[in-house]
Amino acid sequence: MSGPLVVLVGPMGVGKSTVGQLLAERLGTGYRDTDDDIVAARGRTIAEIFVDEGEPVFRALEKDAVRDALAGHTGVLALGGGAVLDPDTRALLRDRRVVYLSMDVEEAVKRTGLSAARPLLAVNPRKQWRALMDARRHLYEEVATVVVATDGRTPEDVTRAVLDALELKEA
Ligand SMILES: Nc1ncnc2c1ncn2[C@@H]1O[C@H](COP(=O)(O)OP(=O)(O)OP(=O)(O)O)[C@@H](O)[C@H]1O
Ligand SMILES: O=C(O)C1=C[C@@H](O)[C@@H](O)[C@H](O)C1
Ligand SMILES: [Mg+2]
Repeated sequence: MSGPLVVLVGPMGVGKSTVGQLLAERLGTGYRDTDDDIVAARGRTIAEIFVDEGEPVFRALEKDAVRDALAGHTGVLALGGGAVLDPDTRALLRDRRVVYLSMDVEEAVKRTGLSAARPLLAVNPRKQWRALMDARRHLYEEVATVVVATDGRTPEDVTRAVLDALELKEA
Protein backbone atom coordinates (compact mmCIF):
# COMPACT_ATOMS: atom_id res chain seq x y z
CA MET A 1 0.00 0.00 0.00
CA SER A 2 1.35 3.45 -0.83
CA GLY A 3 1.20 6.23 1.75
CA PRO A 4 3.30 7.00 4.82
CA LEU A 5 6.19 4.72 5.74
CA VAL A 6 5.29 5.14 9.42
CA VAL A 7 2.29 6.72 11.15
CA LEU A 8 2.67 7.92 14.76
CA VAL A 9 -0.30 8.07 17.12
CA GLY A 10 -0.58 8.77 20.85
CA PRO A 11 -1.66 11.37 23.37
CA MET A 12 -0.72 15.03 23.52
CA GLY A 13 2.88 15.60 24.47
CA VAL A 14 4.05 12.00 24.11
CA GLY A 15 6.62 13.11 21.55
CA LYS A 16 4.99 12.42 18.19
CA SER A 17 6.42 15.61 16.66
CA THR A 18 9.84 15.28 18.31
CA VAL A 19 10.27 11.57 17.55
CA GLY A 20 8.60 11.90 14.14
CA GLN A 21 11.20 14.40 12.98
CA LEU A 22 14.09 12.32 14.32
CA LEU A 23 12.66 9.19 12.76
CA ALA A 24 12.27 10.91 9.39
CA GLU A 25 15.92 12.04 9.53
CA ARG A 26 17.10 8.51 10.36
CA LEU A 27 15.02 7.05 7.53
CA GLY A 28 16.09 9.77 5.07
CA THR A 29 12.51 10.75 4.40
CA GLY A 30 10.10 13.63 4.99
CA TYR A 31 8.08 14.45 8.09
CA ARG A 32 4.49 15.67 8.17
CA ASP A 33 2.12 16.44 11.02
CA THR A 34 -1.63 16.77 10.57
CA ASP A 35 -1.84 19.43 13.33
CA ASP A 36 0.62 21.56 11.31
CA ASP A 37 -1.38 20.96 8.13
CA ILE A 38 -4.55 22.25 9.82
CA VAL A 39 -2.80 25.31 11.24
CA ALA A 40 -1.26 26.11 7.86
CA ALA A 41 -4.53 25.65 5.97
CA ARG A 42 -6.54 27.78 8.42
CA GLY A 43 -3.90 30.35 9.30
CA ARG A 44 -4.91 29.96 12.96
CA THR A 45 -3.52 28.05 15.93
CA ILE A 46 -5.21 24.89 17.18
CA ALA A 47 -6.22 26.73 20.37
CA GLU A 48 -7.85 29.50 18.30
CA ILE A 49 -9.80 26.97 16.23
CA PHE A 50 -11.00 25.16 19.39
CA VAL A 51 -12.06 28.36 21.15
CA ASP A 52 -13.56 30.30 18.22
CA GLU A 53 -15.01 27.52 16.06
CA GLY A 54 -15.40 24.64 18.52
CA GLU A 55 -14.08 21.11 18.77
CA PRO A 56 -16.51 19.58 16.19
CA VAL A 57 -15.19 21.97 13.51
CA PHE A 58 -11.63 21.05 14.47
CA ARG A 59 -12.45 17.31 14.28
CA ALA A 60 -13.95 17.72 10.80
CA LEU A 61 -10.84 19.60 9.62
CA GLU A 62 -8.70 16.91 11.23
CA LYS A 63 -10.53 14.08 9.53
CA ASP A 64 -9.93 15.67 6.10
CA ALA A 65 -6.32 16.51 6.95
CA VAL A 66 -5.60 12.91 7.99
CA ARG A 67 -7.25 11.46 4.88
CA ASP A 68 -5.24 13.79 2.63
CA ALA A 69 -1.97 13.07 4.40
CA LEU A 70 -2.50 9.30 4.33
CA ALA A 71 -3.11 9.54 0.59
CA GLY A 72 -0.38 12.03 -0.26
CA HIS A 73 2.59 11.61 2.08
CA THR A 74 5.21 8.90 1.80
CA GLY A 75 7.43 9.66 4.83
CA VAL A 76 6.74 9.77 8.56
CA LEU A 77 3.31 11.08 9.51
CA ALA A 78 2.27 12.22 13.01
CA LEU A 79 -1.45 12.43 13.71
CA GLY A 80 -3.07 14.78 16.22
CA GLY A 81 -3.72 13.15 19.59
CA GLY A 82 -7.47 12.84 19.02
CA ALA A 83 -7.45 11.72 15.38
CA VAL A 84 -8.16 8.09 16.33
CA LEU A 85 -11.57 9.07 17.75
CA ASP A 86 -12.96 9.02 14.23
CA PRO A 87 -14.03 5.52 13.04
CA ASP A 88 -13.36 6.32 9.36
CA THR A 89 -9.85 7.43 10.29
CA ARG A 90 -9.31 4.19 12.21
CA ALA A 91 -10.46 2.24 9.16
CA LEU A 92 -7.96 4.14 6.99
CA LEU A 93 -5.20 3.14 9.41
CA ARG A 94 -5.86 -0.56 9.02
CA ASP A 95 -3.01 -2.43 7.30
CA ARG A 96 -0.61 0.49 7.79
CA ARG A 97 2.53 0.64 9.89
CA VAL A 98 1.20 2.50 12.93
CA VAL A 99 3.22 3.19 16.10
CA TYR A 100 1.44 4.06 19.33
CA LEU A 101 3.80 6.11 21.50
CA SER A 102 2.64 5.66 25.10
CA MET A 103 3.44 7.23 28.49
CA ASP A 104 2.00 7.31 31.99
CA VAL A 105 0.27 10.28 33.58
CA GLU A 106 3.28 11.62 35.50
CA GLU A 107 5.37 11.72 32.35
CA ALA A 108 2.46 13.44 30.58
CA VAL A 109 2.28 16.20 33.17
CA LYS A 110 6.06 16.72 32.93
CA ARG A 111 5.89 17.08 29.17
CA THR A 112 2.75 19.13 28.71
CA GLY A 113 2.62 21.11 31.97
CA LEU A 114 -0.25 23.56 31.98
CA SER A 115 0.28 24.70 28.42
CA ALA A 116 -2.68 26.66 27.09
CA ALA A 117 -1.54 25.62 23.61
CA ARG A 118 -3.16 22.26 24.39
CA PRO A 119 -6.75 23.32 25.02
CA LEU A 120 -7.93 19.92 26.23
CA LEU A 121 -5.40 20.00 29.09
CA ALA A 122 -5.70 23.66 30.04
CA VAL A 123 -7.55 22.99 33.33
CA ASN A 124 -6.54 20.26 35.84
CA PRO A 125 -4.20 18.48 33.40
CA ARG A 126 -3.74 15.29 35.46
CA LYS A 127 -7.47 14.59 35.70
CA GLN A 128 -8.11 15.61 32.10
CA TRP A 129 -5.30 13.44 30.85
CA ARG A 130 -6.57 10.39 32.77
CA ALA A 131 -10.08 10.91 31.39
CA LEU A 132 -8.78 11.31 27.83
CA MET A 133 -6.70 8.16 28.14
CA ASP A 134 -9.59 6.14 29.61
CA ALA A 135 -11.60 7.08 26.52
CA ARG A 136 -8.82 6.62 23.99
CA ARG A 137 -6.31 4.01 25.14
CA HIS A 138 -8.20 1.17 23.47
CA LEU A 139 -8.44 3.18 20.23
CA TYR A 140 -4.68 3.77 20.11
CA GLU A 141 -4.18 0.06 20.78
CA GLU A 142 -6.73 -0.89 18.12
CA VAL A 143 -4.88 0.98 15.33
CA ALA A 144 -1.34 0.18 16.50
CA THR A 145 1.01 -2.24 14.78
CA VAL A 146 3.42 -1.77 17.69
CA VAL A 147 3.33 0.08 21.03
CA VAL A 148 6.49 1.88 22.15
CA ALA A 149 6.64 3.14 25.76
CA THR A 150 8.40 6.48 26.05
CA ASP A 151 8.59 6.92 29.86
CA GLY A 152 12.11 7.79 31.03
CA ARG A 153 13.50 7.51 27.51
CA THR A 154 15.11 10.29 25.49
CA PRO A 155 13.67 11.11 22.05
CA GLU A 156 16.74 9.40 20.53
CA ASP A 157 16.08 6.23 22.56
CA VAL A 158 12.43 6.24 21.52
CA THR A 159 13.39 6.68 17.87
CA ARG A 160 15.77 3.71 18.09
CA ALA A 161 13.04 1.62 19.79
CA VAL A 162 10.60 2.46 16.97
CA LEU A 163 13.12 1.48 14.28
CA ASP A 164 13.83 -1.79 16.12
CA ALA A 165 10.16 -2.59 16.73
CA LEU A 166 9.34 -2.09 13.04
CA GLU A 167 12.57 -3.73 11.85
CA LEU A 168 13.35 -0.67 9.73
CA LYS A 169 16.93 0.12 8.70
CA GLU A 170 18.42 3.62 8.84
CA ALA A 171 19.11 5.27 5.47
N1 LIG B 1 11.25 11.18 25.04
C1 LIG B 1 11.09 12.42 25.56
N2 LIG B 1 11.60 12.69 26.78
C2 LIG B 1 11.42 13.89 27.35
N3 LIG B 1 10.76 14.93 26.77
C3 LIG B 1 10.24 14.70 25.56
C4 LIG B 1 10.36 13.44 24.88
N4 LIG B 1 9.73 13.52 23.70
C5 LIG B 1 9.22 14.78 23.65
N5 LIG B 1 9.54 15.48 24.74
C6 LIG B 1 9.15 16.87 25.06
O1 LIG B 1 7.76 16.81 25.39
C7 LIG B 1 7.09 17.91 24.81
C8 LIG B 1 6.00 17.40 23.88
O2 LIG B 1 6.59 16.75 22.74
P1 LIG B 1 5.91 16.81 21.29
O3 LIG B 1 5.49 18.20 20.97
O4 LIG B 1 6.86 16.13 20.36
O5 LIG B 1 4.64 15.90 21.54
P2 LIG B 1 3.41 15.61 20.58
O6 LIG B 1 3.07 14.19 20.82
O7 LIG B 1 3.76 16.03 19.20
O8 LIG B 1 2.28 16.54 21.17
P3 LIG B 1 0.94 17.09 20.43
O9 LIG B 1 -0.02 15.96 20.35
O10 LIG B 1 0.45 18.17 21.36
O11 LIG B 1 1.35 17.60 19.10
C9 LIG B 1 8.15 18.77 24.12
O12 LIG B 1 8.54 19.78 25.01
C10 LIG B 1 9.28 17.79 23.88
O13 LIG B 1 10.54 18.44 23.85
O1 LIG C 1 -5.68 14.94 21.90
C1 LIG C 1 -6.32 15.82 21.28
O2 LIG C 1 -7.57 15.78 21.20
C2 LIG C 1 -5.57 16.87 20.58
C3 LIG C 1 -4.23 16.70 20.35
C4 LIG C 1 -3.40 17.67 19.61
O3 LIG C 1 -2.47 16.96 18.80
C5 LIG C 1 -4.25 18.60 18.76
O4 LIG C 1 -4.75 17.92 17.62
C6 LIG C 1 -5.39 19.16 19.57
O5 LIG C 1 -4.84 19.94 20.61
C7 LIG C 1 -6.30 18.07 20.13
MG1 LIG D 1 2.83 17.33 17.83
